[in-house]
Amino acid sequence: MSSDVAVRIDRVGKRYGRHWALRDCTLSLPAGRVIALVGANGAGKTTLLHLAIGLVPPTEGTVSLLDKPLRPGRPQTLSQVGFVAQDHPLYRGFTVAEMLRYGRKTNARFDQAGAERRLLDLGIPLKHKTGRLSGGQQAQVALTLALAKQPRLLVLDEPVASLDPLARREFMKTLIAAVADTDVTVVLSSHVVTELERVCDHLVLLRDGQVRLVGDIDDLLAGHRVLSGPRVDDAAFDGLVAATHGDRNSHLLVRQPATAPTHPRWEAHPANLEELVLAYLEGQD
Ligand SMILES: Nc1ncnc2c1ncn2[C@@H]1O[C@H](COP(=O)(O)OP(=O)(O)OP(=O)(O)O)[C@@H](O)[C@H]1O
Repeated sequence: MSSDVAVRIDRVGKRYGRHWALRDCTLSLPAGRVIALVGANGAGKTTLLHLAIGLVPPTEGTVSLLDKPLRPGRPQTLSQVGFVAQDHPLYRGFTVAEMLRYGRKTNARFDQAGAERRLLDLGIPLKHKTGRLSGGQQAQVALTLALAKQPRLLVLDEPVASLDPLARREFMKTLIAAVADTDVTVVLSSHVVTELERVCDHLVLLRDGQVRLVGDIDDLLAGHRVLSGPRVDDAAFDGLVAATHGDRNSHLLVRQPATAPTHPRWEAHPANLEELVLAYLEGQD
């Protein structure tokens, strides 16, 4: 029986030289979900993704992937993982058809027909060299190759960072269509929170190499409020996550139930994902 956890990360730290890229990280990535991994530049997102699929070993702690403790070189587990790296590396001298052939040779369960159909739908010619494709098309080819492996876990490291808004939307549309009604677990790191909101149902937020917020997005949104009212420079109370101030007004993002001082001119409204993420990226706790 497969477990309800795709990746279990237990007290993991990763150090490069004297610098800890990730520290004291304990986290379960639930199976069958679409998980957003967010954090500022250098927060540790790529490091966490690489650790989760065994591309780099942890300095301390343990990782288990699809119910198996991760040790370097476990091909039977990695064959169940699709990975799209940040810069969509493809063999630029290869045609798209040659990339597919290579994928088929190196993966037993490679869905060649499905990959060809997807590329045809996207209008990406198989005979073109990948190095001549637009950035958006290269991202689509990289995603198609990863999906063709029919992975149980699909990991995408900032797949849309270098794409224009239209190409971003197309990429996300392909992704949503491909994973709808499947039980594949998807982990997607991105800076573009608006794109994540449509696709993801679970959130992991990193700040300074540590997990600061994790949970189902609906629960996290229900557990927070934004309070808006006259400017207060010295807001400090239990449950305050972050405060932003205009000339005359302040907006406070608070955890529920908050012990915020009541004020007749304060209004509470539900937080959206962008407000939540920004507050925790800025916050001190
Ligand atoms: N191979 C490496 N050698 C040395 N330091 C590294 C290495 N990889 C990452 N780091 C450092 O670890 C920290 C986390 O890096 P990481 O790439 O995981 O962050 P990130 O959240 O993915 O950043 P970005 O959004 O900019 O891609 C950074 O300070 C980075 O400089």
